[in-house]
Amino acid sequence: MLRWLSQKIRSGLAKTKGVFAGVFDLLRGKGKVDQAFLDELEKRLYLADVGTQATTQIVERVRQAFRDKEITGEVEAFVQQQLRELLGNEDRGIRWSATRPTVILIAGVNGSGKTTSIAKLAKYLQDQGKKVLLAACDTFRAAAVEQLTVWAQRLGCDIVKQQQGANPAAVAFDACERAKARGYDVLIVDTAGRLHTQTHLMKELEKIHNVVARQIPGAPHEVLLVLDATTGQNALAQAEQFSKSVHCTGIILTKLDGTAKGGAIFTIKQKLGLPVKFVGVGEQLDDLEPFDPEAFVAALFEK
Ligand SMILES: Nc1nc2c(ncn2[C@@H]2O[C@H](COP(=O)(O)OP(=O)(O)OP(=O)(O)O)[C@@H](O)[C@H]2O)c(=O)[nH]1
Repeated sequence: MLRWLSQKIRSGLAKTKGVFAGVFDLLRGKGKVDQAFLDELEKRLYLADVGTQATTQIVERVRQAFRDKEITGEVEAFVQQQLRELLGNEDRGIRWSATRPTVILIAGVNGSGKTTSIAKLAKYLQDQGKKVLLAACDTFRAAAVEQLTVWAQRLGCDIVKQQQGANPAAVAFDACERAKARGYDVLIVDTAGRLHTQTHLMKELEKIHNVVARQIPGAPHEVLLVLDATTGQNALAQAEQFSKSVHCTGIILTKLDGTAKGGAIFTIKQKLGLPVKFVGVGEQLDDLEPFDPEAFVAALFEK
C-alpha cells in the first residue's frame, strides 16, 4: 500500500526522480534479463548515486532471481524491494526518555544545514505540543549563536547561550540545569561543525556529550548527524569518519530538494548502520519531514 507522502517531499524529490527515471524506464522495457540488461541496470543505478556496493548487490540479486527470464513487473517490484531493504526497517521515531527532558545532540560539518535543521526540528516538536529548549553550544563560529537566536525568536522558543568563544561544555551544563528545573520536554543541543581532522572540536563534542550524560540520566537520547544530500556519496565518506569519533543514533539528510543525488540515501544505512530519521526538503521551518522508506521508494518510482 502506498503510504502518504507530503507534496513537499514529492516536489522536493523531482531532481532525484529525474535520474531514477533511467532505472524504471529500463525496468518497464521489453526483452530479457540478459547480460546487456544487467550491465545497463548497473550503470543506471550507479548514475542515480545509489553507490557501488549497493548497486552491485542489487544487480547480483536480480541476476540470481531473473537470469534469462522475461522483463516483467516482477523485476521492478523486486528492485523496489531491494531498495527498501537497503533503507532498513527499524523504528525511526525519536527515542523519548521516560523522564523529562529528552536530550537531542545535533552534530555535523559546517554548511550541512545543521542550524536550519535544529530550527525545523524544534518547530516539528513544538507542533506536537512539546516544550523545547535550545542550547547554543556552537560557540566556535561567530555567527552560529546569533543565527540560532534568530530562529529561537521566530519559534518563540527559549535558548541558553553565552558569548562567542565561551566554553561549550559550560553552556551545555547551564542548558541541562534549566531544562530540568523548568520542565522542558526536549533539549536540543547545537554543536560546532567539525571535521574529523579538527581534533580539538571532536574533543569538545565529547565534553558536551559527557556533561549532558552526567547531568541527565540516559542523555543524550539521540545524537543526530546532519548530512547534506547535495554532496551525494561524499557526504557518506565524511559521515563515516565522523561516526568513528562520535556515537550517532540517526541522520538528518538535508537539501534533498536541491539535488539529483538523493539516491545516496540508499547507502547510508549500509555504510554507516544508521537510519535516516528526518529529511530536509527546503529552507523554511516546515520543510522537515520524518523519513518513510516505503513512501520514499514508491514516490521515486511514480510516473
Ligand atoms: N534547499 C534547502 N536548503 C537548506 C536545507 N537545509 C538547510 N538549507 C540551507 O543551507 C544553508 C546552510 O544551512 P545552515 O543551517 O546555516 O548550515 P550549518 O550547517 O549550520 O552551517 P554553518 O551555519 O555554516 O555552520 C542555508 O542557506 C540553509 O537555508 C534544505 O533542506 N533544503
